[in-house]
Amino acid sequence: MQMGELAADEHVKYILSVEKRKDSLESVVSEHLRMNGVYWGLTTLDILGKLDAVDSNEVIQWIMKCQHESGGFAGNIGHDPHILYTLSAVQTLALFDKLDVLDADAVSNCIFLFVICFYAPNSHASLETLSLSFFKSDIAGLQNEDGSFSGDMWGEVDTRFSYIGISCLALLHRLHKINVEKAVDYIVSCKNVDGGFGCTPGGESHAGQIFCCVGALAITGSLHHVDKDLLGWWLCERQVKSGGLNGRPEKLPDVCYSWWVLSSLIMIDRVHWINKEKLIKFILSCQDTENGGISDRPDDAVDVFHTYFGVAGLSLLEYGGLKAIDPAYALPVDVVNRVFLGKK
Ligand SMILES: COc1ccc(S(=O)(=O)N2Cc3cc(C#N)ccc3N(Cc3cncn3C)C[C@H]2Cc2ccccc2)cc1
Ligand SMILES: [Zn+2]
Repeated sequence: MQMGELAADEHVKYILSVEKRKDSLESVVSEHLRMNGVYWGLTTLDILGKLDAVDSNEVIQWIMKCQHESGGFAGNIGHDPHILYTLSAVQTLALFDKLDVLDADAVSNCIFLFVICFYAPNSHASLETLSLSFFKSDIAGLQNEDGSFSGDMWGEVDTRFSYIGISCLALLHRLHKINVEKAVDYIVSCKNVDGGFGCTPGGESHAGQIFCCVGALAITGSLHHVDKDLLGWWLCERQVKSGGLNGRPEKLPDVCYSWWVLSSLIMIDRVHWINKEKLIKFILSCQDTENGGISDRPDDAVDVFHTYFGVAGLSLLEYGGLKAIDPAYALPVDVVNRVFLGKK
């Protein structure tokens, strides 16, 4: 296998082996993250054209066992539901064209439960209590005053939850349940003078938060709020000598920023401001061409997360033989078309 090409077959074998391995440290580390790991692994397989290598019914049955009575999904069977795992579950079901197994209202209702944590973050109200109070309240009235979303996992408002909530509701055709204008206003309130976005108003610009804010603005048709030249400049400055992208000035490059930075550049039509060939070479240099998998940097340990964001980054860079991926939904374009256009 040449260093200069994608070891696609090895990466497929690696993903399938992680799915099957139960006792390794990695699967223990990712036990509570398993719902995310399933989304990262299966989307990688789909981009490589090998989603049929897994038993879809087995995966779907496992996903539904992770659904909580509140409607949200947990990271694994018996764990607590969180908005992050709910998005991964919805995205994975979309891969298999199985969103119809969901009660979309129950799932989208649960997303608002994380909104009310912001009202009483120290209430220690269990999700069950919140869900009871929720069903007595008007859904639209539950969104935070400032339009923001909050997450039980972090207990505070964060633009990550704006993206997770908006993308999940959009995939469920339930965006009309929230005050989109207020949600957009909150995201715009997190825009910095450097054109970037942070976790909260005044928070430092970071590539991960920029992806979440630009993605949420793209989904809601609100990209006119972005100063594309100013943000494009901050983003293209993330490319370092090696061709890799970092998340903030002076930081080391990392393959997962090939997604956070690149998808943002594509959404604001400034991707031509970076050297695509050098970035492709950087991602390919982070592969384990022997055993499969991609790491954050050359010669580091591979993992499912960086394998996904490396392959997804190559897809955004139009590397040959890969399915196109949607930069805002982080799902293959044919999957997004099927969800929104009903196209088979
Ligand atoms: C190995 O130490 C870790 C550290 C943190 C985490 S985590 O909090 O669950 N998480 C997901 C994640 C999964 C894997 C894998 N397999 C590896 C890393 C990684 N990071 C850490 C990371 C990636 N690039 C640099 N850094 C430091 C991101 C983080 C946050 C995140 C969650 C969901 C979606 C996007 C981002 C997991 C493992
Ligand atoms: Zn990383």
